[in-house]
Amino acid sequence: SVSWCRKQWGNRSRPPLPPGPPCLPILGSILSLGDPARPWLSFNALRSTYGDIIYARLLTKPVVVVNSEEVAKDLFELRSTIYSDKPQSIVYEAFAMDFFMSLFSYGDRWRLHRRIFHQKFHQAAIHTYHPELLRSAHKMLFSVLQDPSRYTSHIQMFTSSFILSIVYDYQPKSENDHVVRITLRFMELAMSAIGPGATMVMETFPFLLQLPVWFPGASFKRASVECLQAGHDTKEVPFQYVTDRMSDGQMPPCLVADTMNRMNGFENKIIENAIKEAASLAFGATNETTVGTILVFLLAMVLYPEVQVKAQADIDRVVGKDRLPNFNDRPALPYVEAVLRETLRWHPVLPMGLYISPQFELNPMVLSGVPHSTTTSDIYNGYFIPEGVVVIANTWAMTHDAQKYPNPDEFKPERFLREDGSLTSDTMPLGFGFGRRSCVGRHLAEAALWIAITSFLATFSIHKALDENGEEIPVVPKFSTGITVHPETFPCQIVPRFKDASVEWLTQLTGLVAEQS
Ligand code: HEM
Repeated sequence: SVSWCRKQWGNRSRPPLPPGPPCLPILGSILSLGDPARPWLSFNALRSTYGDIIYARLLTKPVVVVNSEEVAKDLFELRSTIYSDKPQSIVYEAFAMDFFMSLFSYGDRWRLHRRIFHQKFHQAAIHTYHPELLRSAHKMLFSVLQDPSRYTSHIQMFTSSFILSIVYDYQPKSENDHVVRITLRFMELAMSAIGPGATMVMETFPFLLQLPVWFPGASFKRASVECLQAGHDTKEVPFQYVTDRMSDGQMPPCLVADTMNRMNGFENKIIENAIKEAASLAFGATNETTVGTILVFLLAMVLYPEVQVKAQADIDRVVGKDRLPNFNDRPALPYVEAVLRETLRWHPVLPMGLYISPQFELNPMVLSGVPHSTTTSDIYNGYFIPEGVVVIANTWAMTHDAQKYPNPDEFKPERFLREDGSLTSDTMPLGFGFGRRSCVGRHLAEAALWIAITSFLATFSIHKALDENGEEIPVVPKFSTGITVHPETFPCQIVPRFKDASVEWLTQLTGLVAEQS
């Protein structure tokens, strides 16, 4: 049985498949995976036995897992014409996810969407968003000051605020804002649609999606109809907000209006549609990843108070206490930069982009968009890589490579600093993927994360919460399982660093007025 799943590619004239764990007829290699809900840890552990490139079968899906940066670069970058495709699933269309560019096949539609993103989010364009990022970060400070216990919602609002503004020139007023609600609702529906087991059932029995909605047991179909409606609203409502203003002769400063003008989107339905879809994905791609990373940062600050103190001392030295940090301070704050890089390394929010539920129900396809697939077969280092096989970069294995990052489980920003305190050349790109499909929002994400964490550190400290006897409540980190992986809410106290911190004080420093929550 060990060789069962290898037979399907078996052919004596071909080189062997990459090595991998034993493989059974139905479960594939899952029994070798330890904790199947965290396959990045399992494949990292298998690295010492099988090496940097592993072949396995997850239930019905053959996968090739890449455990090292070197192999990832060889395949995704140097052989990008073969390794830039994405696996497809019938579930995408049924649940309105067929407009997610991260899931597109490698072809013309992807190229058009990628161009739309790239024009607005390449590195040199990011400074145009600094004012908006700063404003959104300042609004977050007001909210945290007024109601620190709801920090996750405030981070969520920070993210919604800057991305909706950049993409649609739309400013959500509160968490109950209808555009925010529509979008979050769609994402929730889409995520539950692909929850444990569901994807596999639908892929195995596609007729379930053909049943009429009233048919008993047609719950997938009903979920699909609801999700399609939500997906439609997510694309149309904010887009309409921009085009209405444009037909009134205005020119809102945002991605949609700009790109419509530049690409003559009004005259070409294909382009108009691509702009609408790209705009909508921008929110989805920003939201969970950025929120999750800021939560990782907060967790690190609670667990490593000495790092927090050091970063704050750096900010106080450069910025002083009479103003808040802004982007001009960034080059003068290497330690904070190192904290950001270490946050991305320590717990990447997309450690592998693969999720298998503890019941061994597989969500094979991988809606994170991280897994790639091959367009043709290939031979690498003497191994046969089949056509159409899913190829997954195990980011976790790379960011926890003890050779490159000694004691990788420890949060230690110093690993990004030279002895003289200057930054090393390692900018921590690993969490953003490789090659042509790598994250097109990386520079925006880094700017947003930087201003969020710097503003937070300048204004607040985060500590362990105290129990009724004044003893610290220990924080035992727990992480979500799912498409993105982030810390679950933990007990903490967030306190202003300065005694005179008040809404008036923030108003004075930011020029903003607190909004009613
Ligand atoms: C901390 C924040 C973020 C992280 C960790 C992250 C990570 C990733 C990763 C791992 C991929 C897949 C790479 C691959 O397939 O090899 C990806 C793709 C993508 N990301 Fe991000 N991302 C972040 C923020 C953003 C933001 C802010 C945007 C939008 C402005 C964005 C837009 C995209 C898009 C459109 C793709 C698909 C690219 C393609 O298929 O060509 N991401 N991201």
